[in-house]
Amino acid sequence: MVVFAQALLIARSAVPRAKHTLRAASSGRQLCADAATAESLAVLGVLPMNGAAPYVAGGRWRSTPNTFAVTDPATDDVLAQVADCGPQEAEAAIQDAQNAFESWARTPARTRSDALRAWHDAILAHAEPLATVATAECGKPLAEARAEVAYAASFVEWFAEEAPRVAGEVKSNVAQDRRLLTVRQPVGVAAAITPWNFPLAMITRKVAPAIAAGCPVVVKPSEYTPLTALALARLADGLLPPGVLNVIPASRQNAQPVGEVLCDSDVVRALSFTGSTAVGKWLYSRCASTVKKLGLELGGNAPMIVLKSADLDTAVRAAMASKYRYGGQTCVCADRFLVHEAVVDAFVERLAAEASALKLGHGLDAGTGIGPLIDEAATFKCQERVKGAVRAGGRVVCGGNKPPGPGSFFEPTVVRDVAIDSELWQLETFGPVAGVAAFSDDAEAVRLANEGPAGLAAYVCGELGHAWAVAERLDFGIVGVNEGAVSHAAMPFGGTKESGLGREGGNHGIDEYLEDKYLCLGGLDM
Ligand SMILES: NC(=O)c1ccc[n+]([C@@H]2O[C@H](COP(=O)([O-])OP(=O)(O)OC[C@H]3O[C@@H](n4cnc5c(N)ncnc54)[C@H](O)[C@@H]3O)[C@@H](O)[C@H]2O)c1
Ligand SMILES: O=CCCC(=O)O
Repeated sequence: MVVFAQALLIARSAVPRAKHTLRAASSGRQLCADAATAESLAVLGVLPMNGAAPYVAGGRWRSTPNTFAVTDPATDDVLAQVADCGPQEAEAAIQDAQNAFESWARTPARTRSDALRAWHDAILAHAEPLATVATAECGKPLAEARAEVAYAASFVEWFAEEAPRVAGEVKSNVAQDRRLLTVRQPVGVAAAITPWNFPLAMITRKVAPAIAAGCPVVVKPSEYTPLTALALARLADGLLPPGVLNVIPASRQNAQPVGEVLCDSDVVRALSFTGSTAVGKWLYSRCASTVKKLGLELGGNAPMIVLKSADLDTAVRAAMASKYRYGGQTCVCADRFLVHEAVVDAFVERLAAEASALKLGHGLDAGTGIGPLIDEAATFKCQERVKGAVRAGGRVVCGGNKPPGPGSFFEPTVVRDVAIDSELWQLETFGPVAGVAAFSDDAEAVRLANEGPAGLAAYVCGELGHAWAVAERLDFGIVGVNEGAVSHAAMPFGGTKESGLGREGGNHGIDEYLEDKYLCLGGLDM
């Protein structure tokens, strides 16, 4: 640990942030993190083992012969080399989790709750380094990363509180000579496959309810954000028994082989996935052979309807909060803006003014409103979607381009008069591009909003009674009414149609990790 921290301090360059470099012993590649990131990695104990960050299984931190690189999407610098877990490590981690299962399942709920509460406190006590590492890996502005730490911790707190409240039911008088009741028991080992866009919260939203329910977990984090995942696990060191939380980072090449092991294992009884719809569908079919419980949180393509009765200050605030959070790289971000023809000009003008005022930059730089997208492919996708929309008659009101220089940046963009059959309208863009189309009556807006396979989030802005009536007709799992920031640990998160299966958070988030066992007590002499 100390060696790495010292090595990071050897070389510095003044611009743009002080860079600390070292050569990874495992690969010989030069690693380069800015000072704040290097210090945060050191504070969090996510330090190289033989020059690469380790993985954790069975309570032991281990290295692998193979490693993969994690880059800063704003600078393209390699931040670290990380253990690249394959099928063998996945099998072993499942076994470690299984070894922990019996004891953790029998541990009193209050003890599980206390352990989660201690983890929650440790996360908050390390909020700043966690936020810094998350920003370095995924590029979101530091203020958003700080908010994500609080959001991630809120799931741990919520499920610490839920653990002792798990209760079965008793039917006391439905049969003469019998009593009927249920107990709720942990399903067994759980697996979680998580994305890069919320590298903390997408892990805690799965892991906290699993651990609360009594299920040890194997987490396969995104290849873009393994350091944040490992930091979370480090903070749980000593708080959870060995094998209860296992984190196996893997490169993109190993994602599918590891996924196959997790799906095919009959020890893994629940699999929870957040990510793209394409991968979700593949996991759904792959899990058929073991008929395990499956939670899928998949892609969105959220509509925002701005009614004629909308207050435009409220609507623009909601649009900014939803569309441009993390540069549009959230599954619930508004993509398709349906705006009443009477207010569309004013709405577009104000939205474009606010969007173009957002400063592009490194997430760790003060004043940054939008960081980089996750990679070059993401910027290319945005560029192609904008070009396609323009070919079909759309007009770019602001942005529309990748700025010159390093990093996968894309300008905050508003395109109006977007054709309904364009890709910008039909497909989730996952970038800072707002597509706007006008409508003339509410029924048409509802029909267009409900079209297509996505059913995660939708938004409606308007006078409350008016907006409510529209909200009830929207076929989505989550609807924001005059509000663009909808996520909360206390409420169920999930989608209809191809946006997924099941709900995370809220009163039912723990259900994914529990089985209801019916016990029939016979032979009563009543
Ligand atoms: N509904 C939600 O709650 C939610 C939240 C965040 C992101 N998302 C969606 O996720 C997508 C973006 O995230 P992403 O690019 O990380 O998605 P992705 O599907 O490419 O990757 C998600 C995770 O799956 C892993 N993976 C990829 N291929 C796999 C395979 N064949 N087998 C097993 N694992 C595999 C990746 O390594 C990563 O850990 C968007 O579509 C977004 O809407 C949804
Ligand atoms: O990107 C998806 C998750 C977003 C959220 O939980 O607010």
